[in-house]
Amino acid sequence: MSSLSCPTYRSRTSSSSPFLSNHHHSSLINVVDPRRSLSFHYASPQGLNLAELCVVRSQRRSVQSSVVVQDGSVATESSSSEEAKDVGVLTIPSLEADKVVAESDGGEQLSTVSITVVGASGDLAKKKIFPALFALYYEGCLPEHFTIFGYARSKMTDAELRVMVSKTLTCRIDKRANCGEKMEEFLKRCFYHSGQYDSQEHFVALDEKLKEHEGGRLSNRLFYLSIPPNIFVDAVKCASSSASSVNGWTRVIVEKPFGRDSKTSAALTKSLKQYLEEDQIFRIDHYLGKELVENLSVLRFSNLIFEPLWSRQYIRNVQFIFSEDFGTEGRGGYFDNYGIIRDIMQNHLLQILALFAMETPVSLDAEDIRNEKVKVLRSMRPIKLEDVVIGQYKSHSIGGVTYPSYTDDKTVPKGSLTPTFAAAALFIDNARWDGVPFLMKAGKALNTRSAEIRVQFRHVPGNLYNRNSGTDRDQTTNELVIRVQPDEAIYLKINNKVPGLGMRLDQSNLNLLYSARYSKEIPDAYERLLLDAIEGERRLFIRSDELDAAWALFTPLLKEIEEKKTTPEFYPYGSRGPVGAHYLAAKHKVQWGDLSLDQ
Ligand SMILES: NC(=O)C1=CN([C@@H]2O[C@H](COP(=O)(O)OP(=O)(O)OC[C@H]3O[C@@H](n4cnc5c(N)ncnc54)[C@H](OP(=O)(O)O)[C@@H]3O)[C@@H](O)[C@H]2O)C=CC1
Ligand SMILES: O=C1O[C@H](COP(=O)(O)O)[C@@H](O)[C@H](O)[C@H]1O
Repeated sequence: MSSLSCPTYRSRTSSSSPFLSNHHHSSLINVVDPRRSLSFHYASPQGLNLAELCVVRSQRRSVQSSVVVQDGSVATESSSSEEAKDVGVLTIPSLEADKVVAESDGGEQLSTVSITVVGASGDLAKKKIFPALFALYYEGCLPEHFTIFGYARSKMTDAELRVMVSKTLTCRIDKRANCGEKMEEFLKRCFYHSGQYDSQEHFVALDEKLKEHEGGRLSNRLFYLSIPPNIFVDAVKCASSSASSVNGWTRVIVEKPFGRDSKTSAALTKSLKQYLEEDQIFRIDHYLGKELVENLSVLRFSNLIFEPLWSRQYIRNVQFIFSEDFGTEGRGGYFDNYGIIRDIMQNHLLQILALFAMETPVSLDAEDIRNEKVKVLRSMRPIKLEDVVIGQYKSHSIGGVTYPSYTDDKTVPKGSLTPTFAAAALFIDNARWDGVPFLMKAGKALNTRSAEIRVQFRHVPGNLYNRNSGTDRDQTTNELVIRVQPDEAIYLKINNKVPGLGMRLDQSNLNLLYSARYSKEIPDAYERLLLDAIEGERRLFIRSDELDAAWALFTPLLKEIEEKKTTPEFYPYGSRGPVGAHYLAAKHKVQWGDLSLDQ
């Protein structure tokens, strides 16, 4: 294991950790002082690597139960946060605590995690899942005993899978030492099994192979469904009936799309729940795993200067903006059935909105946070078609290069009306946010690739400096920008005096640019989310009632757009999108922050 190995697992393998000490035999795992390790983290801000991420996540997890291994058998003991703080017990989420073996001392020898990537031959598996698993391995975040299986219909040997996977692995975290060696070690833990997604027999064969690798240890199994949605249920049925763990936990990560509307989403949930408990289902929204989205709550709830301002009293509007500078390119078949509202707004942007607008949760526990998010979603006003603008990109030539229109994509039906761009005004009808427009904008084939949250504050009443700062009040109001990607940053636009003898005002940025502040690269969202799923941390996954509330909000709108066959406004590939988006913003007395000259 790396010297920077994840404390969560390091606690299970080493007694040299500064934070942990293990009792022999009785094997209660003690955290010497959780608060000390937290302050250690903050005292050393240069690193944001996974190892440190793991320090914090193992400390912040709420305390619900402890696990004791006595003479090889497992027992769970409940403890409150306070008790745990006193005795310093390392904690494991309660829901599945009875299925987890504490891995102190020899405990690690007793358990193993098998990760099966279902749809291993596909785009997402190659692009994101295997590289994320490797990064976790490199950082020492995977348990000592783990096996990775690729599962798909394509015929492949273990060696061929390894070649396929090796082409996608990079040592993305700096130029790290021993990367080649680590890759070889990692690839040796990767295997492949070819099978149909609806064949019990093929999953039984997978189960046998998994057992061979688990070598009689207590087995925990994670299935990542990286397959098209029409085969989710078949695969879950087979995995749960023929390949789930008999003595450890079994969890399934489900990729979006979770249905196309309220009805299909509810049907999917119902089908999944025939084979799995809700706490075994990890619905992934990779935007929740992005560093700056995770930081949203920290920013708000740990800084006194923000929380008091976080309401209709001081905030004029909030904008959630997603843009990509490329079109559907190869994913048109999938995209045409969904469109940008389902692809980006109903999930990624709405999830960020819920995190942004929720009330303070009782604790950082998954259920407490998700309870607050659901409340926000359920307080939202149904979206009206007149508060929405849709667009579709058309062919455009820039510098002698001709870029295709959406319908030039061979996988897109001719004359498709599917929106590749949408802007919408949403409202939360609760005391905190009454009347504040929450604007969303998402588009493909635009002029830039970025994702950001913009908070525009109200004008200063009776502004003393009106005469010194020009007449455009919008130019002088404070704006907080959380740039999720690229070049992660948080900056606050403030007014200051231009130095000199005169009195002229200027707007400047107080800027936390991550690349300048932190030397380590930020982990990919999939790394964080995979690690959470392995650890049973559900905070960043979508609960079924959140999903229902999200669909309830968008389904009537989507139905109306489709029934009325609303024609999208065409915009040139590489442009800033349809002008209709400006009229929509203006209707709500808003200017898009990403379009201002000094953005
Ligand atoms: N790619 C991406 O960037 C993103 C993907 N997702 C979601 O992740 C999941 C996987 O995406 P992605 O990897 O792009 O998907 P792919 O289309 O690449 O499919 C993954 C694998 O599933 C199998 N498969 C494909 N079509 C069928 C079919 N009709 N019937 C049975 N098996 C099929 C293929 O494996 P084989 O033929 O070997 O069985 C394929 O390699 C999807 O749910 C997608 O919506 C979510 C966000 C982003
Ligand atoms: O879920 C999706 O997200 C990607 C954008 O993800 P990012 O992490 O690269 O910003 C988007 O391209 C895709 O259409 C959508 O399905």
